[in-house]
Amino acid sequence: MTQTTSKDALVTSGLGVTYNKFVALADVDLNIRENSVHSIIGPNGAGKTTLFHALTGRVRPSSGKITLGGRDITNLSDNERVRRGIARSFQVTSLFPDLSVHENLRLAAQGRTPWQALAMWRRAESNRNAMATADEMLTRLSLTRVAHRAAGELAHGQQRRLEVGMAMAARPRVILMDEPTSGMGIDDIETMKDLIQGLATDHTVLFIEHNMGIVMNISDTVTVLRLGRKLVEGPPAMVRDDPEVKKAYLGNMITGDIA
Ligand SMILES: Nc1ncnc2c1ncn2[C@@H]1O[C@H](COP(=O)(O)OP(=O)(O)OP(=O)(O)O)[C@@H](O)[C@H]1O
Repeated sequence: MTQTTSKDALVTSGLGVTYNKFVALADVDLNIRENSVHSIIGPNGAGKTTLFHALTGRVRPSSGKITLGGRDITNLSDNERVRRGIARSFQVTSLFPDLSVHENLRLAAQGRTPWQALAMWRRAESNRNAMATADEMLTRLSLTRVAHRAAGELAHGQQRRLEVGMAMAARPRVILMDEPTSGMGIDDIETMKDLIQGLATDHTVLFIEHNMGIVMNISDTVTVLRLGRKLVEGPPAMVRDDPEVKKAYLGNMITGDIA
């Protein structure tokens, strides 16, 4: 069983998920430390996405417990978990493509989806806090130059940063990111890497990533899943050199530099 400490943001103990009779996740104990960058890696089908679904409330665990800041959230709905401080950075679908970057961030800062917030446009206009948050976000996201461009017109890397910003704007305790650098060119990857590292000042970051260079470079802790179970967990250097991990990846992918 996992022991919760006051420095743990998110804890799972004995977490399991089955799809019909198929065991996609089994007996997973995790301690995600407050203000850490924690990555989840593993070969295809290891259960990474399923773990995220269980943490966000999209799928119901078949066993185990999840706590956020020491409070049991296992049976809470996805909306309630968002309210308690779990944010997931969604793919472009969470953006409102016709609104500007600044407007997207402002609406996210009000804790609403763009569609909901549009109904409250007048109030949104007068919400100084949301404006200030959006301004601050633009700098952190390196999006100041495109603040007034429509979100739908942004380049891929810029849109991915905006998605992260949408998650950050509601000031969540924990941010979950699913392959934040997928499909990016090298310059955008560097910017995203800096952004993720910077997030840990105010948030706890949990991310799934296939790019081992990034995982090894910016993670405080790496958890390796295989066949739905935790295989190894520890600091990047330890995980990279672990013989079980090398075997799981057939020696192919663990090549990233350690920061
Ligand atoms: N809705 C579902 N119904 C049945 N089986 C599922 C379902 N979703 C996922 N699975 C199975 O559960 C296992 C874990 O899948 P999951 O998507 O969590 O893995 P993953 O580590 O995210 O993989 P990848 O890196 O390929 O995205 C896989 O064998 C997958 O086929």
